[in-house]
Amino acid sequence: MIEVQQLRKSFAEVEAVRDVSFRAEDGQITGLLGPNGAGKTTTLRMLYTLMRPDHGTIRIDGLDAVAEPLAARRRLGVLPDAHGLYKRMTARENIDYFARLQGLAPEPARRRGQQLIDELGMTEFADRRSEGYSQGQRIKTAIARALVHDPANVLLDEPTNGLDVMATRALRRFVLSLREQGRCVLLSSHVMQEIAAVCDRVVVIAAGRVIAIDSPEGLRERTGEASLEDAFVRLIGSGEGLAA
Ligand SMILES: Nc1ncnc2c1ncn2[C@@H]1O[C@H](COP(=O)(O)OP(=O)(O)OP(=O)(O)O)[C@@H](O)[C@H]1O
Repeated sequence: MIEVQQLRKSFAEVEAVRDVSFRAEDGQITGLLGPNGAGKTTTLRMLYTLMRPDHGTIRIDGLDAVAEPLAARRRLGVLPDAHGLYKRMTARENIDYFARLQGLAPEPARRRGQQLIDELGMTEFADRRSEGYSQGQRIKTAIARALVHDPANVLLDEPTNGLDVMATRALRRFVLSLREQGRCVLLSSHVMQEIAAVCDRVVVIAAGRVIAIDSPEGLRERTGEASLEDAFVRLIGSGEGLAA
């Protein structure tokens, strides 16, 4: 479970995150939805301890992520916004390398790598060097790498960015399977369909502030709009920065 209270972060004069509080439960998919520049990536970076908040608290399964970043990180699987792979390694080697970094012994690392390669449908390319991978193949490898230590909490920053329809659908099924396994999944997107397709709860964020937290249906009802897209535009007061 992830609990965030009154997060704030500025870069010089840019107030990227002004006031963000929410809770993401286990066995649920929580969406962080907001237009470009809303502060989603900055929020996630603070959650996975890459950045220190100027103010506020972050608890990962009750652990204070600011005071105990290493312990918090062990409970997190992260697909960051830039998912660099080691180009000279195959997908299997990339996954195995991360497994070893996470402290898995060789045989469990190998088994876990094979399991993720099967679950994510990576067999066809898993033993090719990752240089030249398609966007979909890169994302799958990065997700496998993020999940290698079987984390209870999973953060996905714009996971379907650049994926085609088939790859998007496969990824959605995979994200739903993470929920079935009881994990806490937090995913960010500026694409409403993405959020509507998988999320149980939506945290709407604009200009660094949370402006609504509800289920997709709740947001539609609350704004009296038929589609989540219209509800979103009504909530943030503009359609700027959104993608359909
Ligand atoms: N390292 C940084 N230095 C300076 N400004 C930054 C930095 N990181 C983010 N910002 C600024 O903070 C604001 C929020 O950015 P952030 O990347 O968190 O938004 P986002 O919601 O993830 O947007 P997008 O959907 O475009 O990825 C933007 O104005 C951005 O330019």
